[in-house]
Formats: sequence, structure tokens, C-alpha cells
Amino acid sequence: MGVGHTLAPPLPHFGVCMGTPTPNYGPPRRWAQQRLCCTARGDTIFAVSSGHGRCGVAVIRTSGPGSRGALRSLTGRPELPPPRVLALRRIRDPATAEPLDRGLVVWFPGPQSFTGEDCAELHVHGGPAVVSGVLRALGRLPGLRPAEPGEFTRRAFHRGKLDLTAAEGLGDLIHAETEAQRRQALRQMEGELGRLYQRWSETLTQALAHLEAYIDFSEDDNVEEEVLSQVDAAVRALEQELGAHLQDGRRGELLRGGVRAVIAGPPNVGKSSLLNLLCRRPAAIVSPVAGTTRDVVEVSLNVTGYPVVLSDTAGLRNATDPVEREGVSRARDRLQRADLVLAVLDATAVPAEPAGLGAAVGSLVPPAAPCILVLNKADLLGGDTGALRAACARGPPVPPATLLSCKTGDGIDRLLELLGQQLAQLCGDPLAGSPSLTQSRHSQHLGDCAAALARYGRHRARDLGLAAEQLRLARRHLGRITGHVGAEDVLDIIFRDFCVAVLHLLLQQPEVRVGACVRVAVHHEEHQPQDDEELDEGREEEDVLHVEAAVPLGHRLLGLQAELGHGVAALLHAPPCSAHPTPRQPLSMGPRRGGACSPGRVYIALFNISFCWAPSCLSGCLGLAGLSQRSFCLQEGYCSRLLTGRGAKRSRSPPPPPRCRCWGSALPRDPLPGLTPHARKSAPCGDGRGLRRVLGWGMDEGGRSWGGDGGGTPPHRCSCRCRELQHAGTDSPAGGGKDAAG
Ligand SMILES: Nc1nc2c(ncn2[C@@H]2O[C@H](COP(=O)(O)OP(=O)(O)OP(=O)(O)O)[C@@H](O)[C@H]2O)c(=O)[nH]1
Ligand SMILES: [K+]
Ligand SMILES: [Mg+2]
Repeated sequence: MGVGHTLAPPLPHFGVCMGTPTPNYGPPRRWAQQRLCCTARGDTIFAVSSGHGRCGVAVIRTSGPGSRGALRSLTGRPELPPPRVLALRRIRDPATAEPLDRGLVVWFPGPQSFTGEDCAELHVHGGPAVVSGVLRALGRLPGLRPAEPGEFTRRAFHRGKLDLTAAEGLGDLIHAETEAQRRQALRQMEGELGRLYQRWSETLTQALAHLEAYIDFSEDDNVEEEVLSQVDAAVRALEQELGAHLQDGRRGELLRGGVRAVIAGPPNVGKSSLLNLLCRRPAAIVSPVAGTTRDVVEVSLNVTGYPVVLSDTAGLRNATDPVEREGVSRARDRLQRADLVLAVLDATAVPAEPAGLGAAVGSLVPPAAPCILVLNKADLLGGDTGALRAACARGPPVPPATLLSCKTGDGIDRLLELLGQQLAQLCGDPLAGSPSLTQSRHSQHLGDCAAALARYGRHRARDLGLAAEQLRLARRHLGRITGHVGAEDVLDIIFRDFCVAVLHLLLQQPEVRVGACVRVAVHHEEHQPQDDEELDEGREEEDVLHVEAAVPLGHRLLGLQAELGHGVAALLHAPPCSAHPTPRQPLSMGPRRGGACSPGRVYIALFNISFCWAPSCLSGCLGLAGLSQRSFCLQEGYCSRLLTGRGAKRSRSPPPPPRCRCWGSALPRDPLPGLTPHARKSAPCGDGRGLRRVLGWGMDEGGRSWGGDGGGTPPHRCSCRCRELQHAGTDSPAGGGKDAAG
């Protein structure tokens, strides 16, 4: 157990354990902060969406709360066109009333817009003077500013219109140059890749839920042994699927970035001539002097719909000239990194039998590199090509091969055919099978996810707790790909900061009178130990925040606000609560989808909190924060995960209390020592029976609330170091928490 901290000044504490930084996207906190500023800034952005340069029609788009006013100002009319319907309008500069153009305008009220915000589009004539006139007019309107690069998409992401993979797909679609790239990008933009990862994430969530339910409740006989074998089977199946997805030979990445094809061979065989022939322009210098090419010459090509980055390199030989030596070294370097090699040999100087040809290629090309053999200068062979053609058609050890003459162009069709076949093999059909991995960022997180699943297998037999931790890690890595940080990273934040945030939230509620000494222990779950030993130790380590909650606490917590992540920020920016349901009413956060808990929801159980609060506020806030299915127990003296959402338990009876982590001995006997009689009386417990009642509540799978009916005695503080929570006079959770709705 760690040493307790008081809250002032606790900020450095919040800087640790923020999860593994990801190379491309930074640690989760950064996301959290970006999110925060994005939502905090209510400004309206505008930009030309149709690209720059002279064109027939240019589309200028705005997004943000000022879109409505901007459209009114520029059209000079108080009424807006009907939503999502094109309307012809005269567009004028509001400052001078000078007409700028006559064009089409569209009004997209949020949330049914690309960004989810109010958006407007102006389709004006694409001349530079018109476009700059409209942009200037927009820029002069109060609250409007030019968009930063990618800001429309970023807003769409923040508003949940796109996940990260879809946003990446959109970027790829905009930059797609070949058909295959377009197909792949469109698939990704439409969310296929994101859905695949989301499905895996849900599988993991479910497995984790079952496992945790087993850990927490198996003693009560409510969770059967077979749950464990189901979890194992699910994890194994996922591991296999993930492995296959990772073993796709970088197809998606190749297609996205272009296949790196390298032309290599001895000097003067016609490598540069081949490059020029393929790109149909004199990109590289051709000369009869051996050793002409030194630098790598690169061209981008579209070969039968596949993107290729083709490189011409220096002829491979033991050069004496230092410049040529450097050229040869660069050529070898490119060869090592090539996705595909076009090995060029002089047809007049090669053995006309397969073994000799194979050996000649082998001396040039790294083993296992996909390769096409080009026997150039076939025009010099005369009519005698039979033996060579036969050798080319032989197959291994000869790679796919063809005779070619760069001089006459003979054989180019066959070369293109071979090239198309190789590219199709490398990139695959972007429409077939499961969507491909398109970014190294994805492979990296998936690799981490697979590693965590493998560790699950290792821990499973020895310690279920450690095994569950690996599932949690695996899910977190998946969440980072789609940017659903809410699913896990926010939970991490919540694990650390939840209690603090709740306190703050409570302090902001007019009904809340906090005078009690509340101690909050935050149980860290962020360990990512590499080996078993470390893991075992890490598990025991817990960090405790002691929050001496009194009125000044509010101020201290305000100081913390900036340091907290998105989830907490959302809590802090909770909408004011207008109606508090009594604990008997189903909570707004409760399971909605066919009685099952839905992903993206948090299930919270609060027991015996020493102050009162309104569940609807909190649940609404957590919904805002986009938190996922996880239950927490905020208990007097400690905060502990209670049970996970979906399938946590077929709720025949209310879940039992969580395992005690024994913070209790330091707690005061009276949980509400500082509370004024007025506060006790006015606390909104539904039926006014006061704060001492148990406020434990939660939802079972059928959407019924349990606990919190106020009928029982609160569970006593735990004064022992045992694993059980003590209840005064009852053994049911939350102090006699009968199924309140049932
Ligand atoms: N007859 C004939 N000559 C060719 C053909 N292809 C290239 N050549 C000639 O061969 C010579 C060398 O061509 P390059 O394309 O410079 O050869 P390279 O392999 O790039 O040479 P280095 O860059 O020096 O290694 C030039 O004189 C070309 O005109 C061909 O198909 N037939
Ligand atoms: K040459
Ligand atoms: Mg050359």
C-alpha cells in the first residue's frame, strides 16, 4: 500500500501512471486536453473545402455555433433555407452590402452535419477574387476564424462522428491516387476497420466482465466454473483472429503508402531505360557509359490501380570511384528495404538454363524478396530466344521472368502483367476479406494487444487477477487505435481521479453540504509490468489519496481541475441537475439495450457515501464522458471496482459487496461528523430520510436498480484487515439493498 497523500499540493501525483505513451498520438492525457480545449472553445471555423486554385465552383464551409448567423449575414436574409436543401442566394459582404457572387447555400443544423455542429456551405464561383472576398467577409464576422488544417475532421472526431480509424480513412481517401487506394480508404472511412476493432474490444470487455464476476462472486455460487472456460475460449479465438490480421504482410500499409519497387542489376544492363519506359518520360539519364546512375531516382506510378514507388539505382559492382561506391551502397540499402525487386540482366550475357539464371538472380536480390526478372536487350538476341524463353517459363529457382527490349518496347505488356500479379499478391484485394491494417500505428497497438493476450494465457492458471489485468491492457491497446480513449484511458483517469471528481461535482451541487471527513483511496490499475515478478509486486501497490473534505476542499479541487483528464472534465462540466430521481427510479444511465448493459456506459455503485448527491447528475455526466461499462464502488474509505457491466452477473440477487481493501481503520466512526442538521435533513435522498441511509445503488441486467432503497443499515466502515466488508445487521449489499425496483 502506498503512502497517503493529502491533496495540497497533489498535482505531481497526477503526472505519473498516465499509461504508455503512444508514439503517434502522445499519452492519453494529451487527447484529453485536446478534447477539453476543443469543446471549451465555442468558436466557429471556416475554410475553402474544395481545394485551392481557379475552379468552376468553390465550396466554403463553416462549422460552429456562428454558422447560422454567418449564413444570414452573407445572404442578407433573416430566414435560413430548409436544412440540407440547396438554395440559390445572392451573397454579399455584410460590412459593405456589396454583392460578392450568386451561388448555392446549404444549411446543416447540428448534430446532423459532418462535424456534428451547425454547419453551412457556400457554393460560389471558384475565381480567386470571389473566394477571397467571401473568406474576408466571413473573417470579419464576430466569433468566426479560419480553420486550422484538419480542424473540421477533428471536430467530427470530438463529436463522435468519426473514430480515429475513420478519420484516418477520410484523410487517405482525400489523398488516394489509385483505385485500389480509394477502395481501401473508403472502406476504412466507412468505419469497417473501426468496427472490427470495436467488436474485438467488446469481446474483451465481455470476457473481462465474466472473469471479474467470477473473481468477485464465485464464492457466492452465483457464477459457475464454466464461465472461466468460456472466457478462455473467447480469448483464444480473439488471439487467433488478431494474429491472422497482423500477418497480412502489410497489405494495407503497402496499398496506402505505395509498394516500394526497386530496379537493380549490374551496370549498363538498361535499368534506367526500364524506369523511363515504365514512367514514359526521361526521368533518369541513360548512356552507354557503365556507372551512369549514382543517386537513387524515384518515380510514383499507378500500375493497374496499385500505387508503386519505383526506384532506379546504381549498377551493382565493386566500384573504385568513391562517388560510384556511394551510389552502389545506396542501391544495396534500397534493395534491402524493397517490397518488390525488378532484377534486370542483359539477355545477351546470361546462361540460357534455369539453374544459371536462378544463381544470377540470387547473387543480386536478397533472399525471400518478391522479385521479377527482366532480361533486357532482347532485340540483340536475334531470332534465337527459344532456350531463354523456356528458362523464363520454368519457375523456381527462376522468379517470374520475361524478355524485354527497352529499345523497341517488345515484352512490356508481359512485364506489366507480371507486375500486376505481384502487386495484387502484395496488396491483396482491398474489398475482399476483413479490412486491412493501413498504418504502422495500428500494427503497433495490435502487437501490444496480442502480447497482452499471450500474457493472459500465462497468468490464467496462477492468478485470475493478473490475468484480468492483461485483458484490460489488451482492450486499452485496441481503444487507442480507434481513439475510443473513453473506453479505457478515461477509465484509467477515473480510477485515479474519480473520487476526487465526484467530490468536486458534489461540491458544485447546491444540495450538497459536505462537512464530513471523507477519505478516498484510489486503487491504481495502471501497472504494465513486463515480467511476472514485477507484476506480482505491482499488484500490491496502491496509491491512496486522502481527501480531507471540508469547504476549502472545493478550492483545492478547483486547482486540480486543469490536471484532470477529459472524463473528469466532463464531470466537472456537468449540466445542472433539475430532477433527482429517487434511488428507486431507474437511473438514466441504466441498461437500455434490450435489458443488457450497453457499452459506453458506466455502471456505478455507491455505497454509504458520507454525503448526498443526485444520481441523475452523475450518471448524465458519465454518459457525457463516454465512459464504458465498468462499475465502481465508491465506498467510505475506499474506491474499488465493483463489477463490470455486461454480463457481470445474472442478477438473481443483488451483487454482494466488493472485496474490502481495508482502508477503513483510519476512518471516523461517524461518517458525517461535520454535517449540519439542516444538511442531513435536506439531503435529497428521495424520501428525506437523511444522509445516514445507504445510497448504494446500481443496475442489474434487467435494468432494475438494486440497493439504495434506504431500507437497510449502511455497511459499517471496515475496521479490520479482512477481505470482507462488514455490515451492520445484514449480509446483503449496501446495507440490506433489496432489489429496489423488483
Ligand atoms: N539494344 C538495346 N540497348 C539498350 C536497351 N536498353 C538499354 N540499352 C542501352 O544500354 C545502355 C545503358 O542503358 P542504361 O539505361 O543507362 O543502363 P543502366 O543499367 O541504367 O546503366 P548504369 O546506370 O550505368 O548502371 C544505353 O546505351 C542504352 O541505350 C535495349 O533494350 N536494347
Ligand atoms: K549506363
Ligand atoms: Mg542507370
